[in-house]
Amino acid sequence: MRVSLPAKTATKPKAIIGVSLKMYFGYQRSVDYCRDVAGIAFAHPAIQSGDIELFVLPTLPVLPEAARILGTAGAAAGAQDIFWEDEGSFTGEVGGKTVAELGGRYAEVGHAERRRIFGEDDTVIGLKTAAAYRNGLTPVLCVGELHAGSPEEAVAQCTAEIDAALNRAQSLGPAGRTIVAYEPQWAIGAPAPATPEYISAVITGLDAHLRTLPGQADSRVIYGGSAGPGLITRLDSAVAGLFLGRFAHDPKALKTILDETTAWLAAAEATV
Ligand SMILES: O=C[C@H](O)COP(=O)(O)O
Repeated sequence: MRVSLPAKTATKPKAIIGVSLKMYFGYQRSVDYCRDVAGIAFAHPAIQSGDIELFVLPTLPVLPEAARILGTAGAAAGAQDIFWEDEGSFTGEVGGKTVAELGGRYAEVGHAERRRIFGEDDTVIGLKTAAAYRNGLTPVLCVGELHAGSPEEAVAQCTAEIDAALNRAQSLGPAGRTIVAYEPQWAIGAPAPATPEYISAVITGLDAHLRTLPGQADSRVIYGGSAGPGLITRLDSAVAGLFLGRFAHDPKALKTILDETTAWLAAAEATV
């Protein structure tokens, strides 16, 4: 049966919901997950209107299939990491050029696990951010403090990480839209996220900083770190959305989050 997608508007998304599957699922389970998510996205008015931008970052071998499945439903896929060069003598690495060829639209860079386990520093993350821009991929630039402290301390740490990545990237070529994923490292893999007050305070600071940077007018900040159903409706409108991990492994939970995001957007519009 041939189906027609509802026409998408050209408006900017009002919220962003991303999911990283990390290395939790194998090939078939990842494909099945993307099929379930595509079914939800296809039927979801806020995805079809373009109000919510939805992407999934599966384990890399799944990317071409994920891009195809999600792309037919108004969502998209991307990579959890890219190398900083596009091609050459770099055994085992995958460049942004290949990710784009495979249908990827996003490249996550600088996740806390890449920083901690693989020793990636601000220089590497800046180079990878540049590689994302160069290949037409939207970088999902992860930043976040190691230990819980005050929101002011978190803002200082994260703005330094944002500046280091973007300054390095912009020294190498034109920048583009960036999705900053604010993920306090202490809240990743935890039983619960940071408090809504803490998240809202830090992201308000990061968003204000992003507004001062050249070429970042369309860039937004989303929250990750044990995020799941019940969180977004408690966040300030400076937060642009969520970067989900374990608590979106059940597609039904993701649908709940999309419904909550729709209600959250409507409530924000009603107060304007
Ligand atoms: O990439 C996603 C984040 O690291 C969050 O993961 P988590 O929600 O499982 O803590």
